[in-house]
Amino acid sequence: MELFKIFTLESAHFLPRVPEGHKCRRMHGHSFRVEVHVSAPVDEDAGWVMDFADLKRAFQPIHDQLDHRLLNEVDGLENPTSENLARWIWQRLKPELPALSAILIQETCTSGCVYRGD
Ligand SMILES: Nc1nc2c(c(=O)[nH]1)N=C([C@H](O)[C@H](O)COP(=O)(O)OP(=O)(O)OP(=O)(O)O)CN2
Ligand SMILES: [Zn+2]
Repeated sequence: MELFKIFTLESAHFLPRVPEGHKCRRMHGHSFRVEVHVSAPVDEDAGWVMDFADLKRAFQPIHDQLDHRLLNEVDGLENPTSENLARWIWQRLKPELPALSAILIQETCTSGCVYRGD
């Protein structure tokens, strides 16, 4: 069974490696939508894979590091594309959440990425 919880990050960023004149070279902000997915069997006693509250607890330190921040200033996010953000979150969450199966980042209503580990 796959379980997910959705989080929102209000964060600013700019993309330093896009060509001169590209709109994303300018600092701008997004309400990033982050989906954290875990995949594990349903515990038949509890009737759930895990408590959604435990997912929230695991994500909290990530939220604290990224919410209302300029992502470029965060260690390891100097080039904060959706792809790099997904991998950054995965690397920090996987040790806390071994059942982690996917990180989905939605930057705008129409753009995003899904990372399922390497
Ligand atoms: N592969 C990637 N491409 C782009 C990324 C990214 O992280 N990975 N990021 C951006 C920008 O941050 C931009 O804010 C979002 O891009 P875009 O979808 O082009 O935004 P729009 O709202 O302008 O989209 P429209 O559908 O054209 O209105 C750019 N590319
Ligand atoms: Zn952007």
